[in-house]
Amino acid sequence: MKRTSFPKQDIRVLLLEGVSRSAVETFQNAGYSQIEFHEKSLPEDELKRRIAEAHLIGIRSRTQLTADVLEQAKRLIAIGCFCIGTNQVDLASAAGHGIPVFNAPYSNTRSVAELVIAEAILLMRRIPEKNAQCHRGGWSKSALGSYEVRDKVLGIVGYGHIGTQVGLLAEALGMRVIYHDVETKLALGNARPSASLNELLERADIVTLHVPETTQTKWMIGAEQIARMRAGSILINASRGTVVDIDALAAALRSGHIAGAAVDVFPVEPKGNDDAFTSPLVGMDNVILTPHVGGSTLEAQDNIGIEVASKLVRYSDNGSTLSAVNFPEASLPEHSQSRRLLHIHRNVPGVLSRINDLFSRENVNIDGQYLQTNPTIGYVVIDVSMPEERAAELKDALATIPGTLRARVLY
Ligand SMILES: NC(=O)c1ccc[n+]([C@@H]2O[C@H](COP(=O)([O-])OP(=O)(O)OC[C@H]3O[C@@H](n4cnc5c(N)ncnc54)[C@H](O)[C@@H]3O)[C@@H](O)[C@H]2O)c1
Ligand SMILES: O=C(O)[C@H](O)COP(=O)(O)O
Repeated sequence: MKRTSFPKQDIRVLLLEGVSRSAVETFQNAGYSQIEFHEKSLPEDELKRRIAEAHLIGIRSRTQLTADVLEQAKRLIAIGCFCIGTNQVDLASAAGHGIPVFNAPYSNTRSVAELVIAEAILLMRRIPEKNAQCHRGGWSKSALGSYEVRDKVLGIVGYGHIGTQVGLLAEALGMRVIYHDVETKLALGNARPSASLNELLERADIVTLHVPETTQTKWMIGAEQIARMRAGSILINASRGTVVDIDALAAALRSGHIAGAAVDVFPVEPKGNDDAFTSPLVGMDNVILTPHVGGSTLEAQDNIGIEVASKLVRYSDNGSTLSAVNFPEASLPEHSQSRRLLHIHRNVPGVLSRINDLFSRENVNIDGQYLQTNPTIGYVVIDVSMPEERAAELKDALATIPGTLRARVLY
């Protein structure tokens, strides 16, 4: 096995929020042995203490890696979000510390889509209310308010990976699909784009939300948007809790304007399974409440564990940043004969020429050099043939170049 400048047995991996055991196995199979595993997220004070010691961290949607927390992460080389969303990480701050962030952009897509379709059918049949009545000893055998989903209009807000999967499954059930997205998207099947969000809200029998959490999507569905929805329509939110004004939704459910809802994500969620859940929607029979489990199937979690852990291992072993969400993406070859130096810098003029000047002054031949940039970060990987001590000297010299965020000898 290739030697790393920092022995693998010293690399500390901190895994939070009960990420799949497949992640642990992936690290172990790659030769990593210092793996600390926690079932829950950590309180901020403890998170700061633990992250200060960690080289790699794995989280899900609950752990907030703010600029303040990242300030403590002096040894951290990469972050893995074992989920799709990365809004819980201050991506700019991570990049500013030279830390790439990886996620699993598709591994739980299908799980969310299946849940949404199931909820659409159950809500159109008023099953949540009937289920609750039966549990209380009631019996209300009636077709009133119950409909097939066939031929109904499904409005998808955010026609990305999940939105398109939901659309395809819905069409297989005979639904008519319309969507709204800020980007121009290829319409799959017979789906049709809506002229605007308002038009979608006014036409759809069921509205389902699949946007990321951004400043534009925060509270995008409030009282005004809900009022535009058809009387007796249904709202499903399995995106992020901040997308919907939950008090406005509760009021519309109470008034009967919205006939039913399914909500998987909340503006404030419990830290772990032992903490209490509260919401204005609690106690409403026409609402399906789920504890942020849209992506929580064993298949999805298993795949996510392997996918994200593999990305962290690849970066740690080889320097590859392919599919990083906040970093220039470099897919790097193996170089068995060379040493590999990494230089992460602010993308300002003159850094690459200073790096090359340094190698030229030191009379060092470069076996391979890879440069990738994004608007803020430059990432240079340099393969050279030389003894370990010499590589360490060059790394120290690289670190003095103005604009440097981080310089490392990878192996
Ligand atoms: N409930 C869960 O367990 C669960 C699981 C997975 C993902 N999610 C959430 O679902 C979100 C969507 O996932 P995805 O994989 O489909 O993401 P994606 O990036 O593939 O798709 C998001 C789509 O939303 C669009 N969009 C962005 N801003 C918009 C706006 N203001 N108005 C309309 N459209 C907008 C984008 O252009 C994109 O097409 C994730 O960001 C995550 O927050 C939740
Ligand atoms: O972003 C995601 O993939 C979902 O919100 C799931 O997050 P989780 O891993 O915390 O369940």
